[in-house]
Amino acid sequence: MKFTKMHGLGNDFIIVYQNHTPNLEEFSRLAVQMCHRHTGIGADGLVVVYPSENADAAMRIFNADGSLTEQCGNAMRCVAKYCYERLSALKDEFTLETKVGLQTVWVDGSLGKAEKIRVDMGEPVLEPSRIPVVATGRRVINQPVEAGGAQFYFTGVSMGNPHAVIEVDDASRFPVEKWGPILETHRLFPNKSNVEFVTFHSPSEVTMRVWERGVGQTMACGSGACATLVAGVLLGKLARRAVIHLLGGDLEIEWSEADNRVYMSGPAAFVYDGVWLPA
Ligand SMILES: N[C@@H](CCC[C@H](N)C(=O)O)C(=O)O
Repeated sequence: MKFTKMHGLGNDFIIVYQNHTPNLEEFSRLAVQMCHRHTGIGADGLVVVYPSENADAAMRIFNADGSLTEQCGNAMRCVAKYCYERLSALKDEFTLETKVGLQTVWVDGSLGKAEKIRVDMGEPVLEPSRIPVVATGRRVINQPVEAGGAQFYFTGVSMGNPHAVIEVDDASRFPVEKWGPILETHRLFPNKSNVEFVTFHSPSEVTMRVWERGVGQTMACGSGACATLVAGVLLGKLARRAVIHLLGGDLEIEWSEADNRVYMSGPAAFVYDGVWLPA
């Protein structure tokens, strides 16, 4: 099986192209094997790209633990670059069919290379039952959560996938590996949660580290950056457009007042092509 290794700000993926609809159970098993950092290729996720009847291409994303996720911003940018440069799409605007519906991407390219990719990440979902978060009320803003003998305050946002955004004193030094797994699987999050630890610097700048559901700590999370911007606006700490500093680099995120949709802009990169030999 041919594959391509790509990354979006260090959030790395194995991309496989199939000319037919994939068997999701088979890809879930493959994700565990291929993403393993010691006995496989090593990646945060496996992405299968295939033809779509309603869009320029379809894609499904599996976390390294084999779970199928609804949304992945960094994988969207990688697939956009892959389609633009490898599937001869070479259009500067096209649509991708994902688990959460059709998403539009715009490619800023030169000499046939996609340099910057903007993705319509959709409207944020804030109702607790739709994130999902166990909570009463219309929204979950700065709600307490007790975990491992400590108390945190989180804002719940779904970007298609669930996020809990927690403000901390210094995200760059925060022990993500300690608290991430405890919060990911907390009983308040029935589908588990991605957890973002953030420090706001100004209305247009924030540092974010992330513990991803089904993966662990990663160098970047596109949907997490979108959730952080939305949480920052709801908390009165961010303007509707900000730069999110991640371990792997920066993303520009905008929550449009005009259409309530969140737009993410950033890079994607090829690493290498290979062939997977099944055991
Ligand atoms: N890295 C991603 C999100 C991947 C999915 C996530 N782990 C989940 O299970 O929801 C991104 O860039 O958005």
